[in-house]
Amino acid sequence: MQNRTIIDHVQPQINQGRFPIKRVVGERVAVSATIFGDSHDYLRAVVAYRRAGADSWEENELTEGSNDLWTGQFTVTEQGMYDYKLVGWVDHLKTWHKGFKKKYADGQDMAIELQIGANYLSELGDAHEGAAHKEIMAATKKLGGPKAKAVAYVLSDDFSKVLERYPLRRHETAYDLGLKVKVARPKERFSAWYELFTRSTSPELNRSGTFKDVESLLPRVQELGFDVLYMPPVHPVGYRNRKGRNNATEALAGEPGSPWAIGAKEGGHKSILPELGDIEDYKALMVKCKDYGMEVALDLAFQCAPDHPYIEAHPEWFIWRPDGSIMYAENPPKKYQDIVPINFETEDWKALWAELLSVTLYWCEAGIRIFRVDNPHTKPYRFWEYIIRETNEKYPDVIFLAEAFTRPAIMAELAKRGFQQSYTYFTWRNTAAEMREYLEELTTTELREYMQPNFWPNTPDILAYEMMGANENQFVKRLLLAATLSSSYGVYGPSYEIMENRGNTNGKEEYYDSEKYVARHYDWSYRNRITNTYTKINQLRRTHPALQQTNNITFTDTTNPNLLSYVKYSDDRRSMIWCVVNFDPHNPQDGYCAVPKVLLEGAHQFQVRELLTGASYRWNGEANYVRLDPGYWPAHVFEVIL
Ligand SMILES: O=P(O)(O)O[C@H]1O[C@H](CO)[C@@H](O[C@H]2O[C@H](CO)[C@@H](O)[C@H](O)[C@H]2O)[C@H](O)[C@H]1O
Repeated sequence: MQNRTIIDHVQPQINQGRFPIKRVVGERVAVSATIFGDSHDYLRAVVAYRRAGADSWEENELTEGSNDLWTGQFTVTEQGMYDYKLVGWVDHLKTWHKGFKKKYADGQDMAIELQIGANYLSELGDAHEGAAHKEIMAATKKLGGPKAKAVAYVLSDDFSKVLERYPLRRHETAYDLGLKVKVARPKERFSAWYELFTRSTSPELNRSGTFKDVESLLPRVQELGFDVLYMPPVHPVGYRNRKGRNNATEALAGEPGSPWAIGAKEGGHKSILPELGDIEDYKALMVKCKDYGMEVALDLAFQCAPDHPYIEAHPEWFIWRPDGSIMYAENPPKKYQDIVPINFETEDWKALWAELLSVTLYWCEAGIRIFRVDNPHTKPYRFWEYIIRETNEKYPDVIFLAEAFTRPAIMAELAKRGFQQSYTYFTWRNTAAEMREYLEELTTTELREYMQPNFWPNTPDILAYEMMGANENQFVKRLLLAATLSSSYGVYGPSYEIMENRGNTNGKEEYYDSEKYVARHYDWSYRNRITNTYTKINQLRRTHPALQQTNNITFTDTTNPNLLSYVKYSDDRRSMIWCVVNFDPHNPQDGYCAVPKVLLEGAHQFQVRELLTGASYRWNGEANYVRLDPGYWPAHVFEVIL
């Protein structure tokens, strides 16, 4: 083998290319590698990329930095799969050119050097056709002309440009592991979710809310600025072992049960709970949502109430105990007596997988393009890989959000296997230092390539200790943090905006009298500081590309540990948003925030415009003073104007 270039430590790649990295249309893939040769010869390298299956590759040259670190990038412009690889070689022509200049400076006779160069050039010319061939051959000819003229030409910028444009590529080394980028629609990266229970949307007391009632709330949700409407499962709820108020293991007559207890005589995962409406109403809601710039997310909970039709039709898909009873589900220490888990180790797994795939396809056919997946970490990874791959094959726009609050490795694996969005530990990062550390983990490690976070200050399952008894400032603060730190975020809205902060009496991080077991009656005309903040921050997110992505974020030091300072920026850096958040919800805090000099290109002065209040300030290039009164705004959201 005559190739003499080593390409190592190629980034990004996930498990040697076993899994694709993720991007959305229009984003950049920055690549890096350690590239070196076995001599002083001149190396060149490119990143080559193409739409998967395309015949030809496009290439962008890599740039050499210090210690043999080479970097480059390419932009993905279409949805679907891309391939990429790195290619490097010794460029003898450039090596010769470098030597030529040194020898000339040394006063050596250049006649033989001109001949060597002409030989390389004619080899190069043979490798090209058309205009390129003509241009190279013209250059070759000039090297054979009068010596003084030829030397001057070789030393000219024009000649250097020819060498840059047409590298002499011999004995290439390709780092080609079948690396892939899965490119999705922008929504995958940038979304604002609003969660509500359908049955709680009725304007009348003592009547279950319906899809039609939800429709009448769409102008409100639109005004609040959200673009994904997520409703917990909409399927028939089991009667057997139905849960009652406050997670009681027996429901009282008339209690609606937990919507996650799917399946009853009215049907299973492909049916609609009749109290909410029918499939046509659901489809109509999806269409109406579109008119309001929103999409409906369906809750995909692969588990069954004990009276789900699957149990009678496919007893082999479930786990039976020695006494003949069916095993109920758990996510220790939580007990879900009203549901039974599916046995993914069943002999009949192929039929089971096919049936469950038919569930996602059924809803896609009905119009769903976003699934929030309940408890994915209690099902096999391979199963999810199959479901997501097969669904995306037919419906490339479909997004799956993994609701897995579990150990980091498991959450990461689910994202690798294909989940496009993931719930995170945001809810439990309480101090400025903890938040910075967590964001740096998400955005500067390999996770940035495949795990797309979705930050939730609350969910119907989670009232974090931090939020128990929390004041209004704390609600505004967590909302602003979620909406500015992560490009995708969500709220269990109706509860958040009434600032529900009463914890369960069992000492767990749960709501007292949770809406999971009862229907509620909300005053949907309600507006307050929280709803105003939704509207404001969602509008800023829509107008500032810096907030439409998560990974481009730089934290800057502050002189006060209660203050968190971070700058977010778009790939082209034309949009730059600098946030400072006061983590103390009770007292004003002040301090200095350091300037991220590299990002601001060493500017000595620049302007920041406060987007929540409209105030403008002239800032210096070192560190700037801020004071945040949480009762006014617990955060600054500055637009940086350079
Ligand atoms: O286990 P997780 O914390 O990930 O929670 C998710 O899955 C739960 C099971 O589906 C779900 O729990 C709710 O539904 C259960 C089944 O009806 C019921 O027994 C639980 O009491 C109820 O909380 C949870 O909401 C979901 O987020």
